[in-house]
Amino acid sequence: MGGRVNEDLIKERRKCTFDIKELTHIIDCGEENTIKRKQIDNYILNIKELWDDVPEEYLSHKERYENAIKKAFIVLKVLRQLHTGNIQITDHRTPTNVYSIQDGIFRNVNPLLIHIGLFWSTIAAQASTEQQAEWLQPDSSMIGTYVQTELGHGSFIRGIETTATYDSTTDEFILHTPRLSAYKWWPGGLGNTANACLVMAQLYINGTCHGLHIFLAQIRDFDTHKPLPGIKVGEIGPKMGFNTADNGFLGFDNHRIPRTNMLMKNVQVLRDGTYVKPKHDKLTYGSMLLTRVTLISDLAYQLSKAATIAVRYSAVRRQSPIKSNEPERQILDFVSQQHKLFITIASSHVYRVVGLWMWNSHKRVTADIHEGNMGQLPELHALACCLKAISSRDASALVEQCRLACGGHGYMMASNLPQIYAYTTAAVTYEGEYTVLLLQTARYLVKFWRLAAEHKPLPQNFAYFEDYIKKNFEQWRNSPEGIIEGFKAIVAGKTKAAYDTLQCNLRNGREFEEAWNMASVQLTNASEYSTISRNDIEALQSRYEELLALIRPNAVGLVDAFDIRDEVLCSTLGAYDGRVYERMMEEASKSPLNEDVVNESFHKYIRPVTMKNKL
Ligand SMILES: CCC/C=C/C(=O)SCCNC(=O)CCNC(=O)[C@H](O)C(C)(C)COP(=O)([O-])OP(=O)([O-])OC[C@H]1O[C@@H](n2cnc3c(N)ncnc32)[C@H](O)[C@@H]1OP(=O)([O-])[O-]
Ligand SMILES: Cc1cc2nc3c(=O)[nH]c(=O)nc-3n(C[C@H](O)[C@H](O)[C@H](O)COP(=O)(O)OP(=O)(O)OC[C@H]3O[C@@H](n4cnc5c(N)ncnc54)[C@H](O)[C@@H]3O)c2cc1C
Repeated sequence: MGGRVNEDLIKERRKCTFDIKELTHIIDCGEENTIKRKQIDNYILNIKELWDDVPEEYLSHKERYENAIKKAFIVLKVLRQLHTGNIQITDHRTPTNVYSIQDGIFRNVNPLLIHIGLFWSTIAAQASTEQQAEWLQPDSSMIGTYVQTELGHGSFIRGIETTATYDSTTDEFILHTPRLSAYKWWPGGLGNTANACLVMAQLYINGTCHGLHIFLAQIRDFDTHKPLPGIKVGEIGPKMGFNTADNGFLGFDNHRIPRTNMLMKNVQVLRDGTYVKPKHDKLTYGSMLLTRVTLISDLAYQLSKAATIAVRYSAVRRQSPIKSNEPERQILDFVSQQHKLFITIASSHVYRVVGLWMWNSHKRVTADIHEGNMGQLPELHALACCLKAISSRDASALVEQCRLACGGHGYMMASNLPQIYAYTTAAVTYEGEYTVLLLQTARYLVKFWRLAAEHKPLPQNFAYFEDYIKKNFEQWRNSPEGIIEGFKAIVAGKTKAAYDTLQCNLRNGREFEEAWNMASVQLTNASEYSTISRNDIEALQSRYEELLALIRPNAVGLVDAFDIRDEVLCSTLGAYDGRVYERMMEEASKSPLNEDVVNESFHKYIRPVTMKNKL
């Protein structure tokens, strides 16, 4: 859509006091990455078949999937070309963000998300060198997914019921779904798209269960795409979001696969049925760990999209004067509005930085594991659980806050805020549910608190537990360092309270697991344990309000620096030119209900009632 940029946005951009491009380069981890990202965006924007004329909300469930799958395979081809052609891609951020243009192509999700993101990465991380040589072929016919969750079990994966029983007479595993609750349920791309999958199943050899292992299983014929004998597969139906992802169900009826289809980098089953244990029994959970790490950056990106839409809209939208004799003000001038939006900008930066840090930590720890050193894995797991849980919860709450900050217009699908919310809130549940992951981190903290309580040596990162016990915490200071000290005190105090409750429950004769469950609210809830006083809180509050005023002139510049193209934002409210009302009217004109001046339902249903006595 052509036309002039909104006057208010022009003024906002003039007010900006910093170099927007410089911040964009910082966000991209260097100017060369910004250039590369734009090259990829431009290349993909020129592929006409990837861009819809009709908003996908007007398509049926089936049409939406078919449209998405058409685009997914064009994208897959492009990604392959980009990897082998002139435009080289590096992992300077996380892989999800390098391809952020995909958010514009799909608006919903790429049905090959799990194929690209989880299927290949799990094979790369958990298959032996020989298996990788066989399976990781660029021209592979496999379209895969990651099949773990069952109808009956998602969080408690040790409860998974699908079995893989070794048959040494034929050198095969027999995959079986013993009952309805054991049906696989949820995996993305499983419903219609995938012809192969990585299945998490309980391994049985000679009647002994060795726990969860991952197996590669073909489920559809590569040529006809029909389900193989012994496979019952389908799609699970509409959801709050993710409706282009054809999440599916899957049951096995004694389906046989070769022994060599178990992922055997860390663990092996030999021809005679000998089981060779892994160096750490949670290495099988590695894909979940990696995805939790990458999600943090992805959620930061979703936050930057929501903030861009809501801030630009708030600069354009005028509603109510502040003083009665003045003209109506930009809603961005209301301090309460600034409070809603600036925290979203800040959170996006926080999770971007933390996500990058976690990505690098993951690389380092994985390299150590490769060398046989598992020492850093528990800490990485505890951090990934906590950060995945809070980043997803914060992101979905803040995206919703941005949507509400756009008033009624934020409720329109054309604002794209409902879709961003549906996408982010799913992340609170998938890849480890919020509470369940926080309890994993709590388990780690309580372990170190026990050492502190028993006056045993602690690693340096937990020295603050000892400080708390010895009441060594400094007086509160209203500075970043002071705030960090305050958080340490809160973690220590909270862990102590949970630990004390746990001990009390144990003294009262409870089993450990029962005592843990009874303490679980304390284990996940925060309290104030620091030395902060009422005066400190007042000082922090006024500093916060000063900062809102300082940020106000730079608000539009800050979101412009995220450098998210209109084609990715897909929002009538958030486009760069701020022509909100024109775009809203144009989108409304696409509604099929505007095709006829008089809809045929009038003649069929309305007129016979309203004109009954007059006919
Ligand atoms: C786009 C959408 C894509 C979505 C895809 C999906 O959703 S896919 C589906 C995603 N599904 C999910 O995400 C399901 C979520 N559920 C789970 O991940 C697991 O059931 C669990 C981790 C909650 C518990 O597992 P459990 O009952 O087997 O274990 P436990 O609690 O008895 O603890 C025993 C010990 O193991 C340790 N340890 C645990 N994990 C790891 C790890 N990764 N690494 C290292 N260590 C780990 C733990 O710290 C503890 O250590 P300690 O204290 O003894 O030294
Ligand atoms: C959009 C989407 C995509 C998905 N994609 C995939 C995929 O590709 N592959 C795949 O295998 N799976 C996938 N999943 C499944 C997902 O991983 C699970 O839904 C998730 O792990 C949560 O498990 P659950 O549904 O069994 O929830 P439940 O565990 O049943 O949780 C229900 C409630 O019980 C509570 N609860 C459970 N256990 C405990 C506990 N020990 N202590 C305290 N509270 C507890 C939870 O906090 C929650 O409040 C997807 C899910 C969604 C929504």
